[in-house]
Amino acid sequence: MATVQQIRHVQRSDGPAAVLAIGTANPASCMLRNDYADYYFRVTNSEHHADLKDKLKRICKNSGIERRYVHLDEELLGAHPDFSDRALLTLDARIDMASAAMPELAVSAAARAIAEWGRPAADVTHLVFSTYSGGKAPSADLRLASLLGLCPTVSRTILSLHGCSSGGRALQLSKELAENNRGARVLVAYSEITLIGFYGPQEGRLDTILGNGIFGDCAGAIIVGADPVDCIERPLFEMAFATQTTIPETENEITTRLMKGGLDFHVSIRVSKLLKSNIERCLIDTFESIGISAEWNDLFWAIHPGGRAILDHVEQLLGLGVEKLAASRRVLREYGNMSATTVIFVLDELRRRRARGEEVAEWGVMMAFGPGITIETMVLHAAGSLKEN
Ligand SMILES: CCCCCCCCCCCCCCCCCC(=O)SCCNC(=O)CCNC(=O)[C@H](O)C(C)(C)COP(=O)(O)OP(=O)(O)OC[C@H]1O[C@@H](n2cnc3c(N)ncnc32)[C@H](O)[C@@H]1OP(=O)(O)O
Repeated sequence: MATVQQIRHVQRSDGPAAVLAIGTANPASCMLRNDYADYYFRVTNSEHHADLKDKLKRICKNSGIERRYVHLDEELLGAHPDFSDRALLTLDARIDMASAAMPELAVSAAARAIAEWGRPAADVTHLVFSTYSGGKAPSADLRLASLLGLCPTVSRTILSLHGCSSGGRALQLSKELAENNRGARVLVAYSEITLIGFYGPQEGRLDTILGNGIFGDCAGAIIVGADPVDCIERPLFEMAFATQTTIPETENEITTRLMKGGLDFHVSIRVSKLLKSNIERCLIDTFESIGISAEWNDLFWAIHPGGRAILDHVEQLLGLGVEKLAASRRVLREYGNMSATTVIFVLDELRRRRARGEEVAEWGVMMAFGPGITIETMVLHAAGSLKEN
Protein backbone atom coordinates (compact mmCIF):
# COMPACT_ATOMS: atom_id res chain seq x y z
CA MET A 1 0.00 0.00 0.00
CA ALA A 2 1.46 3.42 -0.99
CA THR A 3 1.76 6.07 1.73
CA VAL A 4 0.08 9.47 1.47
CA GLN A 5 3.57 11.00 1.12
CA GLN A 6 4.33 8.73 -1.84
CA ILE A 7 1.01 9.52 -3.52
CA ARG A 8 1.63 13.24 -2.99
CA HIS A 9 5.16 12.98 -4.35
CA VAL A 10 3.94 11.32 -7.55
CA GLN A 11 1.27 14.00 -8.04
CA ARG A 12 3.68 16.93 -7.86
CA SER A 13 5.42 18.30 -10.93
CA ASP A 14 9.21 18.29 -11.19
CA GLY A 15 9.59 21.87 -12.44
CA PRO A 16 7.79 25.18 -11.86
CA ALA A 17 4.56 26.18 -13.55
CA ALA A 18 5.04 28.32 -16.64
CA VAL A 19 2.95 30.40 -19.01
CA LEU A 20 2.88 28.31 -22.19
CA ALA A 21 0.68 30.50 -24.41
CA ILE A 22 -1.30 33.77 -24.35
CA GLY A 23 -4.35 34.91 -26.35
CA THR A 24 -6.37 38.14 -26.19
CA ALA A 25 -9.53 39.51 -27.80
CA ASN A 26 -11.67 42.68 -27.75
CA PRO A 27 -15.17 43.48 -28.98
CA ALA A 28 -15.39 45.30 -32.32
CA SER A 29 -16.76 48.68 -31.16
CA CYS A 30 -13.93 51.13 -30.56
CA MET A 31 -14.31 54.32 -28.50
CA LEU A 32 -11.74 57.06 -29.13
CA ARG A 33 -10.62 59.30 -26.28
CA ASN A 34 -11.50 62.59 -27.93
CA ASP A 35 -15.00 61.44 -28.92
CA TYR A 36 -16.07 59.56 -25.80
CA ALA A 37 -17.51 62.36 -23.63
CA ASP A 38 -19.70 63.62 -26.50
CA TYR A 39 -20.79 60.06 -27.30
CA TYR A 40 -21.56 59.13 -23.66
CA PHE A 41 -23.63 62.21 -22.82
CA ARG A 42 -25.52 61.95 -26.14
CA VAL A 43 -26.44 58.25 -25.88
CA THR A 44 -27.53 58.62 -22.24
CA ASN A 45 -29.55 61.82 -22.99
CA SER A 46 -27.56 63.68 -20.34
CA GLU A 47 -26.35 66.85 -22.06
CA HIS A 48 -27.83 68.89 -19.18
CA HIS A 49 -25.04 67.59 -16.86
CA ALA A 50 -22.50 69.99 -18.38
CA ASP A 51 -20.22 69.99 -15.30
CA LEU A 52 -19.98 66.19 -15.29
CA LYS A 53 -19.28 66.20 -19.01
CA ASP A 54 -16.40 68.62 -18.44
CA LYS A 55 -15.04 66.36 -15.69
CA LEU A 56 -15.19 63.32 -17.97
CA LYS A 57 -13.35 65.32 -20.65
CA ARG A 58 -10.62 66.17 -18.10
CA ILE A 59 -10.30 62.54 -17.02
CA CYS A 60 -10.15 61.34 -20.65
CA LYS A 61 -7.54 63.99 -21.48
CA ASN A 62 -5.29 62.94 -18.57
CA SER A 63 -5.97 59.21 -18.70
CA GLY A 64 -3.15 58.15 -21.01
CA ILE A 65 -5.83 56.16 -22.89
CA GLU A 66 -6.35 56.67 -26.64
CA ARG A 67 -8.98 54.02 -27.33
CA ARG A 68 -11.12 51.36 -25.66
CA TYR A 69 -13.37 48.59 -26.95
CA VAL A 70 -16.90 47.89 -25.71
CA HIS A 71 -19.62 45.30 -26.22
CA LEU A 72 -22.48 47.65 -25.27
CA ASP A 73 -22.44 49.86 -28.36
CA GLU A 74 -24.99 52.49 -29.39
CA GLU A 75 -27.20 49.94 -31.13
CA LEU A 76 -27.38 47.59 -28.12
CA LEU A 77 -27.91 50.49 -25.74
CA GLY A 78 -30.72 51.69 -28.03
CA ALA A 79 -32.45 48.35 -27.39
CA HIS A 80 -31.87 48.75 -23.60
CA PRO A 81 -32.24 52.48 -22.83
CA ASP A 82 -33.13 51.52 -19.22
CA PHE A 83 -29.45 50.61 -18.64
CA SER A 84 -28.72 54.34 -18.42
CA ASP A 85 -30.78 54.67 -15.23
CA ARG A 86 -29.20 52.96 -12.21
CA ALA A 87 -32.54 53.15 -10.32
CA LEU A 88 -34.29 50.74 -12.72
CA LEU A 89 -34.39 46.96 -12.14
CA THR A 90 -32.00 45.94 -14.90
CA LEU A 91 -29.72 43.42 -13.17
CA ASP A 92 -31.49 40.39 -14.73
CA ALA A 93 -31.20 41.80 -18.25
CA ARG A 94 -27.57 42.78 -17.73
CA ILE A 95 -26.63 39.32 -16.42
CA ASP A 96 -28.42 37.67 -19.37
CA MET A 97 -26.59 39.89 -21.87
CA ALA A 98 -23.19 39.52 -20.18
CA SER A 99 -23.61 35.75 -19.79
CA ALA A 100 -24.15 35.41 -23.54
CA ALA A 101 -21.36 37.83 -24.53
CA MET A 102 -18.61 36.73 -22.12
CA PRO A 103 -18.02 33.18 -23.42
CA GLU A 104 -18.21 34.38 -27.05
CA LEU A 105 -15.41 36.87 -26.37
CA ALA A 106 -13.45 34.44 -24.19
CA VAL A 107 -13.55 31.74 -26.86
CA SER A 108 -11.72 34.04 -29.32
CA ALA A 109 -8.92 34.66 -26.81
CA ALA A 110 -8.78 31.02 -25.71
CA ALA A 111 -8.72 29.68 -29.29
CA ARG A 112 -5.68 31.91 -29.98
CA ALA A 113 -3.92 30.66 -26.84
CA ILE A 114 -4.69 27.03 -27.66
CA ALA A 115 -3.46 27.42 -31.25
CA GLU A 116 -0.18 28.90 -29.98
CA TRP A 117 0.12 26.17 -27.32
CA GLY A 118 0.08 23.50 -30.07
CA ARG A 119 -1.86 20.79 -28.25
CA PRO A 120 -5.55 19.83 -28.61
CA ALA A 121 -8.13 21.59 -26.45
CA ALA A 122 -9.05 18.20 -24.99
CA ASP A 123 -5.64 18.17 -23.22
CA VAL A 124 -6.80 21.03 -20.94
CA THR A 125 -7.35 19.51 -17.49
CA HIS A 126 -8.41 22.60 -15.50
CA LEU A 127 -10.31 25.78 -16.37
CA VAL A 128 -10.12 28.88 -14.17
CA PHE A 129 -12.56 31.56 -15.32
CA SER A 130 -12.36 35.08 -13.92
CA THR A 131 -14.86 37.91 -14.37
CA TYR A 132 -16.63 40.73 -12.54
CA SER A 133 -19.46 40.67 -15.08
CA GLY A 134 -21.20 37.42 -14.15
CA GLY A 135 -23.82 36.45 -11.58
CA LYS A 136 -25.28 33.03 -12.30
CA ALA A 137 -24.51 29.29 -12.40
CA PRO A 138 -23.92 27.32 -14.52
CA SER A 139 -21.91 30.18 -15.83
CA ALA A 140 -19.82 31.43 -18.73
CA ASP A 141 -17.10 28.92 -17.81
CA LEU A 142 -19.34 25.96 -18.70
CA ARG A 143 -20.38 27.57 -22.00
CA LEU A 144 -16.72 28.32 -22.78
CA ALA A 145 -15.75 24.71 -22.03
CA SER A 146 -18.45 23.51 -24.40
CA LEU A 147 -17.54 25.98 -27.20
CA LEU A 148 -13.87 24.92 -26.99
CA GLY A 149 -14.65 21.20 -26.84
CA LEU A 150 -13.01 20.68 -23.45
CA CYS A 151 -13.54 17.27 -21.80
CA PRO A 152 -16.47 16.84 -19.39
CA THR A 153 -13.86 15.91 -16.78
CA VAL A 154 -12.21 19.34 -16.95
CA SER A 155 -12.01 20.77 -13.44
CA ARG A 156 -13.68 24.23 -13.41
CA THR A 157 -13.30 27.14 -10.97
CA ILE A 158 -14.91 30.59 -11.19
CA LEU A 159 -13.35 33.69 -9.68
CA SER A 160 -15.96 36.40 -9.42
CA LEU A 161 -15.89 40.07 -8.38
CA HIS A 162 -12.20 40.11 -7.45
CA GLY A 163 -11.90 43.06 -9.83
CA CYS A 164 -8.49 43.88 -11.19
CA SER A 165 -6.48 41.87 -8.64
CA SER A 166 -7.89 38.68 -10.15
CA GLY A 167 -5.28 39.06 -12.89
CA GLY A 168 -2.79 37.84 -10.29
CA ARG A 169 -5.14 35.65 -8.22
CA ALA A 170 -6.16 33.47 -11.18
CA LEU A 171 -2.54 33.03 -12.24
CA GLN A 172 -1.42 32.07 -8.73
CA LEU A 173 -4.25 29.53 -8.57
CA SER A 174 -3.17 28.10 -11.92
CA LYS A 175 0.41 27.81 -10.61
CA GLU A 176 -0.77 25.82 -7.58
CA LEU A 177 -2.93 23.57 -9.77
CA ALA A 178 -0.15 22.91 -12.28
CA GLU A 179 2.53 22.22 -9.67
CA ASN A 180 0.34 19.93 -7.55
CA ASN A 181 -1.21 17.86 -10.34
CA ARG A 182 1.50 16.31 -12.51
CA GLY A 183 0.69 16.78 -16.18
CA ALA A 184 -2.08 19.33 -15.52
CA ARG A 185 -2.69 21.96 -18.18
CA VAL A 186 -4.69 24.92 -16.88
CA LEU A 187 -6.60 27.27 -19.15
CA VAL A 188 -7.01 30.58 -17.32
CA ALA A 189 -9.71 32.60 -19.09
CA TYR A 190 -10.82 36.14 -18.33
CA SER A 191 -13.77 38.03 -19.74
CA GLU A 192 -14.66 41.55 -18.62
CA ILE A 193 -17.74 43.30 -20.00
CA THR A 194 -18.53 46.76 -18.59
CA LEU A 195 -22.24 46.64 -19.48
CA ILE A 196 -22.87 45.11 -16.02
CA GLY A 197 -21.99 48.52 -14.48
CA PHE A 198 -22.74 51.02 -17.26
CA TYR A 199 -24.98 53.95 -16.19
CA GLY A 200 -25.71 57.46 -17.28
CA PRO A 201 -24.08 60.29 -15.30
CA GLN A 202 -25.59 61.35 -11.99
CA GLU A 203 -24.63 64.14 -9.56
CA GLY A 204 -22.72 62.72 -6.58
CA ARG A 205 -21.76 59.51 -8.44
CA LEU A 206 -18.25 60.41 -9.59
CA ASP A 207 -17.30 56.73 -9.83
CA THR A 208 -19.56 56.52 -12.88
CA ILE A 209 -17.61 59.35 -14.51
CA LEU A 210 -14.26 57.78 -13.60
CA GLY A 211 -15.43 54.36 -14.85
CA ASN A 212 -16.51 55.85 -18.16
CA GLY A 213 -13.13 57.53 -18.44
CA ILE A 214 -10.94 54.48 -17.95
CA PHE A 215 -12.61 51.04 -18.27
CA GLY A 216 -12.95 48.88 -21.38
CA ASP A 217 -13.99 45.34 -22.43
CA CYS A 218 -11.87 42.36 -23.42
CA ALA A 219 -11.04 38.71 -22.95
CA GLY A 220 -7.73 37.05 -22.24
CA ALA A 221 -6.50 33.48 -21.98
CA ILE A 222 -3.34 31.85 -20.73
CA ILE A 223 -2.29 28.20 -20.76
CA VAL A 224 -0.28 27.22 -17.69
CA GLY A 225 1.58 23.97 -17.11
CA ALA A 226 4.76 22.53 -15.60
CA ASP A 227 7.34 20.19 -17.16
CA PRO A 228 6.75 21.29 -20.79
CA VAL A 229 6.58 18.61 -23.45
CA ASP A 230 9.73 18.79 -25.61
CA CYS A 231 9.33 20.14 -29.16
CA ILE A 232 5.67 21.07 -28.59
CA GLU A 233 5.35 23.36 -25.59
CA ARG A 234 7.52 26.47 -25.23
CA PRO A 235 7.46 28.23 -21.85
CA LEU A 236 7.22 32.03 -22.02
CA PHE A 237 7.37 32.98 -18.34
CA GLU A 238 8.16 30.62 -15.44
CA MET A 239 6.18 31.43 -12.30
CA ALA A 240 8.77 31.50 -9.52
CA PHE A 241 6.80 32.76 -6.54
CA ALA A 242 3.52 34.52 -5.74
CA THR A 243 2.12 36.48 -2.79
CA GLN A 244 -1.06 38.29 -1.86
CA THR A 245 -1.06 41.28 0.51
CA THR A 246 -3.97 43.32 1.82
CA ILE A 247 -3.37 46.95 2.79
CA PRO A 248 -4.83 47.30 6.32
CA GLU A 249 -8.00 49.37 6.77
CA THR A 250 -8.60 49.99 3.08
CA GLU A 251 -11.66 47.79 2.57
CA ASN A 252 -13.78 50.77 1.49
CA GLU A 253 -11.31 52.19 -1.05
CA ILE A 254 -12.16 49.86 -3.99
CA THR A 255 -15.51 48.07 -3.83
CA THR A 256 -17.88 46.23 -6.16
CA ARG A 257 -21.40 45.09 -5.31
CA LEU A 258 -24.25 43.64 -7.34
CA MET A 259 -27.37 45.78 -6.85
CA LYS A 260 -30.83 45.54 -8.41
CA GLY A 261 -29.78 48.03 -11.08
CA GLY A 262 -26.41 46.46 -11.96
CA LEU A 263 -22.86 46.40 -10.60
CA ASP A 264 -22.13 49.26 -8.22
CA PHE A 265 -18.44 50.04 -8.02
CA HIS A 266 -16.38 52.56 -6.11
CA VAL A 267 -12.75 53.57 -6.63
CA SER A 268 -11.63 56.21 -4.13
CA ILE A 269 -9.45 59.10 -5.19
CA ARG A 270 -6.82 57.87 -2.67
CA VAL A 271 -6.11 54.55 -4.43
CA SER A 272 -3.01 55.51 -6.37
CA LYS A 273 -1.42 57.17 -3.29
CA LEU A 274 -2.25 54.18 -1.06
CA LEU A 275 -0.58 51.88 -3.56
CA LYS A 276 2.42 54.19 -3.69
CA SER A 277 2.81 53.95 0.11
CA ASN A 278 2.62 50.15 0.20
CA ILE A 279 4.08 48.69 -2.99
CA GLU A 280 7.77 48.83 -2.15
CA ARG A 281 7.35 47.07 1.23
CA CYS A 282 5.33 44.40 -0.55
CA LEU A 283 8.06 43.92 -3.18
CA ILE A 284 10.85 43.79 -0.59
CA ASP A 285 8.92 41.17 1.46
CA THR A 286 8.27 39.09 -1.66
CA PHE A 287 11.90 39.04 -2.79
CA GLU A 288 13.19 38.43 0.76
CA SER A 289 10.92 35.38 0.99
CA ILE A 290 12.80 33.75 -1.86
CA GLY A 291 16.24 35.04 -0.95
CA ILE A 292 16.73 37.21 -4.04
CA SER A 293 18.07 40.73 -3.67
CA ALA A 294 16.77 42.66 -6.64
CA GLU A 295 17.60 46.05 -8.16
CA TRP A 296 14.26 47.33 -9.41
CA ASN A 297 15.74 48.59 -12.70
CA ASP A 298 17.23 45.15 -13.41
CA LEU A 299 13.75 43.57 -13.61
CA PHE A 300 11.00 43.61 -16.24
CA TRP A 301 7.66 44.94 -15.01
CA ALA A 302 4.10 43.85 -15.73
CA ILE A 303 2.18 46.36 -13.58
CA HIS A 304 -1.63 46.48 -13.83
CA PRO A 305 -2.24 49.85 -15.52
CA GLY A 306 -5.29 50.66 -13.41
CA GLY A 307 -4.85 54.34 -14.23
CA ARG A 308 -2.10 56.62 -15.52
CA ALA A 309 -1.56 58.03 -12.02
CA ILE A 310 -0.85 54.53 -10.63
CA LEU A 311 1.89 53.95 -13.21
CA ASP A 312 3.35 57.41 -12.56
CA HIS A 313 3.48 56.75 -8.81
CA VAL A 314 5.06 53.29 -9.15
CA GLU A 315 7.64 54.60 -11.62
CA GLN A 316 8.54 57.52 -9.37
CA LEU A 317 8.60 55.52 -6.13
CA LEU A 318 10.84 52.76 -7.45
CA GLY A 319 13.00 55.12 -9.52
CA LEU A 320 12.28 53.12 -12.67
CA GLY A 321 13.67 54.11 -16.06
CA VAL A 322 10.98 55.29 -18.50
CA GLU A 323 11.17 52.14 -20.61
CA LYS A 324 10.40 49.88 -17.63
CA LEU A 325 6.64 50.53 -17.67
CA ALA A 326 6.42 50.93 -21.46
CA ALA A 327 4.42 47.70 -21.88
CA SER A 328 1.88 48.73 -19.21
CA ARG A 329 1.59 52.23 -20.69
CA ARG A 330 1.07 50.89 -24.21
CA VAL A 331 -1.70 48.54 -23.07
CA LEU A 332 -3.36 51.39 -21.14
CA ARG A 333 -3.12 53.65 -24.21
CA GLU A 334 -4.51 51.09 -26.68
CA TYR A 335 -7.19 49.40 -24.55
CA GLY A 336 -7.79 51.23 -21.22
CA ASN A 337 -8.19 49.52 -17.84
CA MET A 338 -9.72 46.10 -18.63
CA SER A 339 -9.76 45.02 -14.98
CA ALA A 340 -8.12 41.63 -14.28
CA THR A 341 -7.30 40.94 -17.92
CA THR A 342 -5.15 44.02 -18.33
CA VAL A 343 -2.00 42.38 -16.91
CA ILE A 344 -2.48 39.47 -19.32
CA PHE A 345 -2.32 42.01 -22.18
CA VAL A 346 0.83 43.44 -20.55
CA LEU A 347 2.49 39.99 -20.43
CA ASP A 348 1.51 39.52 -24.08
CA GLU A 349 3.06 42.91 -24.92
CA LEU A 350 6.27 42.04 -23.04
CA ARG A 351 6.75 38.77 -24.87
CA ARG A 352 6.11 40.50 -28.21
CA ARG A 353 8.73 43.12 -27.37
CA ARG A 354 11.20 40.40 -26.51
CA ALA A 355 10.35 38.44 -29.67
CA ARG A 356 11.08 41.62 -31.69
CA GLY A 357 14.56 41.63 -30.17
CA GLU A 358 13.95 44.40 -27.63
CA GLU A 359 15.79 43.94 -24.38
CA VAL A 360 13.61 42.49 -21.63
CA ALA A 361 15.24 41.52 -18.32
CA GLU A 362 15.55 37.87 -17.31
CA TRP A 363 13.63 38.30 -14.05
CA GLY A 364 10.49 40.35 -13.57
CA VAL A 365 7.43 41.12 -11.49
CA MET A 366 3.74 41.08 -12.25
CA MET A 367 1.52 43.14 -9.92
CA ALA A 368 -2.25 43.55 -9.87
CA PHE A 369 -4.47 45.58 -7.52
CA GLY A 370 -8.13 45.26 -6.56
CA PRO A 371 -10.75 45.36 -3.81
CA GLY A 372 -9.25 44.89 -0.36
CA ILE A 373 -7.08 46.81 -1.27
CA THR A 374 -5.41 43.62 -2.44
CA ILE A 375 -1.97 43.55 -4.03
CA GLU A 376 -1.14 40.40 -5.99
CA THR A 377 2.56 39.95 -6.76
CA MET A 378 4.20 37.26 -8.86
CA VAL A 379 7.92 36.87 -9.53
CA LEU A 380 8.44 35.70 -13.10
CA HIS A 381 11.42 34.32 -14.97
CA ALA A 382 11.50 34.93 -18.72
CA ALA A 383 12.14 31.56 -20.34
CA GLY A 384 14.88 31.35 -22.98
CA SER A 385 12.78 30.54 -26.03
CA LEU A 386 11.03 33.90 -26.33
CA LYS A 387 12.93 35.07 -29.40
CA GLU A 388 11.74 32.04 -31.36
CA ASN A 389 8.03 33.04 -31.09
C1 LIG B 1 -15.79 52.71 -22.92
C2 LIG B 1 -16.89 52.15 -21.97
C3 LIG B 1 -16.79 52.43 -20.57
C4 LIG B 1 -17.88 51.91 -19.76
C5 LIG B 1 -17.62 52.10 -18.30
C6 LIG B 1 -18.57 51.44 -17.37
C7 LIG B 1 -17.88 51.22 -16.08
C8 LIG B 1 -18.12 49.86 -15.49
C9 LIG B 1 -16.88 49.30 -14.99
C10 LIG B 1 -17.04 48.31 -13.92
C11 LIG B 1 -15.68 47.88 -13.53
C12 LIG B 1 -15.58 47.48 -12.15
C13 LIG B 1 -14.20 46.96 -11.89
C14 LIG B 1 -13.76 47.41 -10.58
C15 LIG B 1 -12.38 46.91 -10.23
C16 LIG B 1 -11.45 48.06 -10.18
C17 LIG B 1 -10.01 47.65 -9.94
C18 LIG B 1 -9.13 48.79 -10.40
O1 LIG B 1 -8.49 48.86 -11.42
S1 LIG B 1 -9.17 50.10 -9.41
C19 LIG B 1 -8.95 51.42 -10.52
C20 LIG B 1 -7.62 51.94 -10.29
N1 LIG B 1 -7.55 53.21 -10.99
C21 LIG B 1 -7.49 54.38 -10.32
O2 LIG B 1 -7.54 54.44 -9.10
C22 LIG B 1 -7.37 55.62 -11.15
C23 LIG B 1 -6.12 56.34 -10.78
N2 LIG B 1 -6.24 57.72 -11.21
C24 LIG B 1 -5.74 58.17 -12.37
O3 LIG B 1 -5.13 57.44 -13.13
C25 LIG B 1 -5.88 59.64 -12.65
O4 LIG B 1 -6.27 60.30 -11.46
C26 LIG B 1 -6.93 59.97 -13.74
C27 LIG B 1 -6.47 59.39 -15.07
C28 LIG B 1 -8.32 59.42 -13.40
C29 LIG B 1 -7.03 61.49 -13.89
O5 LIG B 1 -5.73 62.00 -14.16
P1 LIG B 1 -5.12 63.17 -13.24
O6 LIG B 1 -3.73 63.42 -13.69
O7 LIG B 1 -5.33 62.82 -11.81
O8 LIG B 1 -5.99 64.39 -13.69
P2 LIG B 1 -6.65 65.53 -12.79
O9 LIG B 1 -5.90 65.73 -11.52
O10 LIG B 1 -6.86 66.70 -13.71
O11 LIG B 1 -8.05 64.87 -12.44
C30 LIG B 1 -9.10 64.91 -13.35
C31 LIG B 1 -10.35 64.65 -12.56
O12 LIG B 1 -10.37 63.27 -12.20
C32 LIG B 1 -10.94 63.18 -10.91
N3 LIG B 1 -10.62 61.92 -10.30
C33 LIG B 1 -9.41 61.36 -10.14
N4 LIG B 1 -9.53 60.17 -9.51
C34 LIG B 1 -10.84 59.98 -9.28
C35 LIG B 1 -11.58 58.95 -8.65
N5 LIG B 1 -10.99 57.86 -8.15
N6 LIG B 1 -12.92 59.08 -8.58
C36 LIG B 1 -13.54 60.18 -9.09
N7 LIG B 1 -12.87 61.18 -9.72
C37 LIG B 1 -11.54 61.08 -9.79
C38 LIG B 1 -10.31 64.37 -10.18
O13 LIG B 1 -11.02 64.70 -8.99
C39 LIG B 1 -10.40 65.45 -11.24
O14 LIG B 1 -11.64 66.09 -11.17
P3 LIG B 1 -11.67 67.71 -11.40
O15 LIG B 1 -10.88 68.32 -10.29
O16 LIG B 1 -11.04 67.94 -12.74
O17 LIG B 1 -13.12 68.05 -11.35
